[in-house]
Amino acid sequence: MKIKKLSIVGLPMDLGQTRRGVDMGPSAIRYAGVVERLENLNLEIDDLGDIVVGRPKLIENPNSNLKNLELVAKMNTELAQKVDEIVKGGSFPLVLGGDHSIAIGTLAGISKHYKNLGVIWYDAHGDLNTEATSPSGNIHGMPLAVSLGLGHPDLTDILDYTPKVKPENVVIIGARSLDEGERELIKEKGIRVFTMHEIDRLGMTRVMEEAIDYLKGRTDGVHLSLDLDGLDPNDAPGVGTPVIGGISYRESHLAMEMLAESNMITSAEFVEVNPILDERNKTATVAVALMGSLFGEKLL
Ligand SMILES: NC(=[NH2+])NCCC[C@H](N)C(=O)O
Ligand SMILES: [Mn+2]
Ligand SMILES: [Mn+2]
Repeated sequence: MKIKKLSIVGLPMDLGQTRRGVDMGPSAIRYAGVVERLENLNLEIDDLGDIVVGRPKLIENPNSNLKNLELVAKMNTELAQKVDEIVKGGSFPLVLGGDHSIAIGTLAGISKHYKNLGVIWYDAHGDLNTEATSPSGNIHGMPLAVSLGLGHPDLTDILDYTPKVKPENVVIIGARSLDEGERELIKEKGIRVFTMHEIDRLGMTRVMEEAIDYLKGRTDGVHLSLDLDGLDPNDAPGVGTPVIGGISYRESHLAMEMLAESNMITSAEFVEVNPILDERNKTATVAVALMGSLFGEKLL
């Protein structure tokens, strides 16, 4: 798809995990100049601003291992409706997080417009936990499982359909921290994963060629869900769950450039930017630079 019009929406929500601050991600990304950067690429940019997030209940449901379930489900429903409208209006949705639990809403809003939506999950983690396997109860560790139809119905059934994504249409890139239940799920469902091992061994060029090739034949649209913790914490320190040994800034640019050349990306989100944990807005600046490459920026 040749992208002409792009609509930006932020979901400033930090309730899918326990480190405060990632709710300021959309502001930090705007401050790092996202609109100006993308306008320079001759794209028509419509910044719709942020969805307003309510206050969580002070007392949690003691019978549930899901933190802030009610409000996370509500906010994701609002995001899904917004993203659905954007797609209906013929615009490319670019969603700014917020912690990664917001992918639940993004995918709910997008996937109903496709028969076989592909997903590239660029992340140190699999985010494939359910309440049964989660070591933390943090919903940001669950959005990919939820989108596959696994998890609490308040999350899986947003916009009244499930699953949003088929396991064979998912590619995970950059994984280096997986919980036991996630490993089992990956094997059981045959999810395509390029761990750091494959990136080191084959190089990012080959990994992206294979990922693009794999999705090209089987999907009619591809969503990029980019968790900044997929990058190495040296390059992206402002994230709540950093894992050393990650994808470099340069490899990430290459990956974005190859996705731009493929013309296959139909929606995107950038999540987990936490300005409180960041160094002089470095991580938001990296996110904006990667968006530049994803949307076709070239040096010459
Ligand atoms: N989107 C993220 N950063 N996810 C981190 C998840 C960490 C861990 N696997 C958990 O489920 O709690
Ligand atoms: Mn992650
Ligand atoms: Mn994630």
